[in-house]
Amino acid sequence: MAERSTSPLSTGSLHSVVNAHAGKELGSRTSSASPPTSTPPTSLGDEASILSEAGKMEVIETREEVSTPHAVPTSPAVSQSAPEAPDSAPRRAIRQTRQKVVTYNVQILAGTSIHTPTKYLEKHHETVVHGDIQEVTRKTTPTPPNKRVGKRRTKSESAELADPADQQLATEAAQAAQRRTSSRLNTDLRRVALGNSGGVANTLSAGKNPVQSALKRSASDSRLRSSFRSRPSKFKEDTSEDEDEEEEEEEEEGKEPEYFKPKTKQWLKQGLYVGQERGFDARFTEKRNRARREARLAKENKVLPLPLFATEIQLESNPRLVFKPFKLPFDVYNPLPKKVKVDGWVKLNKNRFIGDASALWRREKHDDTARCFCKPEDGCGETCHNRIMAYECDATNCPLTPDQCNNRPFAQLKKRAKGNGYDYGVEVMETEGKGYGVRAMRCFEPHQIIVEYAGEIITQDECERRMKQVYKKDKCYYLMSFDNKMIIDATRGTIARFVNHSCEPNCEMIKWTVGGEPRMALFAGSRGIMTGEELTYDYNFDPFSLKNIQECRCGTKSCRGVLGPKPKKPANHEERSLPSALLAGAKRKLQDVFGGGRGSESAPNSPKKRMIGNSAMTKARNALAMSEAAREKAQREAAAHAAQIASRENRAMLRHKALATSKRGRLLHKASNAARPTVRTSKKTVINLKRKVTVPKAASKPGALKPVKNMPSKMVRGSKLSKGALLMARYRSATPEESSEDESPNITPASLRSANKKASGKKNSIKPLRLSKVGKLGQRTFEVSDSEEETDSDSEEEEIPDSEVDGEYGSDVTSSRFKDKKRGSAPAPRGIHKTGAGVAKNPRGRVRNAKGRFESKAKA
Ligand SMILES: C[S@@+](CC[C@H](N)C(=O)[O-])C[C@H]1O[C@@H](n2cnc3c(N)ncnc32)[C@H](O)[C@@H]1O
Repeated sequence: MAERSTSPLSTGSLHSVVNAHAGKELGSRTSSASPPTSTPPTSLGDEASILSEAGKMEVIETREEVSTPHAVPTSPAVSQSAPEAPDSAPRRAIRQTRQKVVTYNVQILAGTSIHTPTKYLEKHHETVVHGDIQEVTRKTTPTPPNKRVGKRRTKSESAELADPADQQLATEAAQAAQRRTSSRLNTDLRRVALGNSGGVANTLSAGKNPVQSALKRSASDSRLRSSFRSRPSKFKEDTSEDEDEEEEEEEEEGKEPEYFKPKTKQWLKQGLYVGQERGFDARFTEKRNRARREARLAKENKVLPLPLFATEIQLESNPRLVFKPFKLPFDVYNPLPKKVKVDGWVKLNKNRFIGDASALWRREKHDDTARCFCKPEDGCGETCHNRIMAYECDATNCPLTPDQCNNRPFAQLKKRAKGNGYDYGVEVMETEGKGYGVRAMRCFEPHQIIVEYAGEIITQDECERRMKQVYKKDKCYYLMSFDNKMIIDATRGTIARFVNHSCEPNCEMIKWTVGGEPRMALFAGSRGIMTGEELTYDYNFDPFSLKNIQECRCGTKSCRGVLGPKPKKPANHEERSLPSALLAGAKRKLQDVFGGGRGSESAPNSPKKRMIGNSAMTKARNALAMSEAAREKAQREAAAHAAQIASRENRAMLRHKALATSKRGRLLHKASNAARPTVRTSKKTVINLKRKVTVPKAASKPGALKPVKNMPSKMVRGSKLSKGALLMARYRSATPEESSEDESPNITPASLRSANKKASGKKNSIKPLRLSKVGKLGQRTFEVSDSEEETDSDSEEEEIPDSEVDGEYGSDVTSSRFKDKKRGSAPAPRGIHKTGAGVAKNPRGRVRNAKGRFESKAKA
């Protein structure tokens, strides 16, 4: 029977001394495979070494007691079983050497010895020490000079060799060791080994994986360690962490630490919505959102929470669950496709001034320091002077504390970069046709900082040199003009260099001044960003030369086709629509008022200027001013237009009114039952022409107009009515002939005029179009009124002689006038009358009779 002495912490089985014990219990033990309580060899190396040692072993010490996980192998039985070494020094020496051995067969521990690919085992074999146990012991562990194990062994050997029973035992032990090859045995070994390796019960209760713990402790070999590191790419966090770890690794190389430290587990708290704040609502201003956020705790509507927060509320409502927030591990729940690794990308986390750039910056730096005077309740919101000027607040230029101030985006970014991958929030992806791109791994609020565009800051000369010499064969450029005379070359730079162009971008690249230094960063656009979205901004690309022009593959509706500069607004003012010119003017004025406009020192297209133009406050003011100006203008335009139309229509109406007294007119009017005409003058301006006709019921006067009710539609449809005619078709004469006579003398405007002159001195007038408000903005109703009470309200209206518009004249006068009147001057619609005495249709060979009617010459 062979047993190995064990220690709960011992992983150094290589140094296990296998002793034969000739105790009285020996007889009761079988020589078969080791009992379940025995401590097995815990590595292939152990087995191998046992086997290799088996034939040579002369002294075998057998312990009576088998150690338990918590037992320290200092049982009295052991000391009893070694009478040859009464002093405890040799035993202590053995324990110490055991503890120093760290190589372990992790595959067996992990229960994968059977299924482990041979390749791995072979690889692992290289890390396991083989051969003579003593040799190995000597090689791997420096034996303390005062602990002379070899000597002691020799001593015991000489003692044991003399005993044939011991020899027999040794032989049996060797045989037993040879038989230990079954998988069952391995399982047992594993269990015991795990039990020994640090208290399984404790580990489990702490929520740790025992196998992992065992692996951690045993994986001291550098090769094994490196395999661990390279394996789980999901463990990788953000860049800063990676770098820290690299540094740690370097340190480790030097001092060879005992255990491998795995990376910290990352947790995803909110799934796809990570980064969204509960109190945030994109429709509101930042200030209002902040206020809502603060008020949220005090007063919250829990009846219908967003699905996203329903769980949170449930958890909160159950006091037992309050301290158990809902979490998912990052590497279990990663909603995005695999992130890619970019070869040859030299990362820089900060800007680095190259060559003369630094001096140039200092020289060029004007006295452009900004300062804000915000109060805590403002929180450096949209009205903060620093913010408007794209300066980051800090202790030197802002009276608020960091907690109170909301204008420290770069500080916020720095803080976020220390968190896990989701906090950092961006990663490289592969795109279709555009090479690499960057996508969001979390949500970003509108105008929230996303990532800094950092790299090497170079002068223009240096840029030209690099373009000609270094990047002449490149297809991708990472150069960004960011100050008058400086360029950021992010060929070595942050992840922002991979952000692609889009003609309808969701982000903006904006230059800020932070601590007196210029810095560029990508900010979310006004829509905000959702998890998984590709980040883009408008490059406003300057291709330098024609051969550098590239096709744009952004795939948006408004794609410009090439990576080129933004199209300029039409220079010719005449080409621009009036409202757009007006808006541009208003914008310019506001920019002048708030600075950064035409008179500002910054370059015309500098991001700073763009930022000012885009700042929320400016936007709001611009929008307000623009909308007001546009509204006023639209109103003026509409009024003018309407007046014009009304004037035209009024005149036409008056002309036709006269005609309407004719027979044809009456016929036409009978056929007219059309709806009230509506003239659209502009998108938002509707002019309703309405004729108010006052017709005395008792005695309708000749020439007075009244709406026609039963005009057959086919007459209108089938005939070629002019617009004016169509309008006029609604009116018919209210002459007495209407009922009694079918035919009436032709009345022309001229005849009306002259008739009117002779009429009584009564001054009648058909009022021209009257402007009246209808209520809706931009919509006016224009009424044509005949009533005397109504006054002429449109001064622009062309003055119409009273005589023309008089609708109340006597039929006798009219008829008499017509008799004298020259025919053929009425602008009546032609070709619409089948019968009657139309001027144009005056049939040849017909003459008027005394009543003014046509009849054949013969008849006359
Ligand atoms: C700053 S890099 C962006 C990262 C780049 N896609 C990469 O793989 O490294 C700019 C280059 O990306 C490519 N690119 C960016 N946006 C593009 C787009 N909308 N269409 C086509 N190519 C684009 C162009 O080749 C451009 O020169």
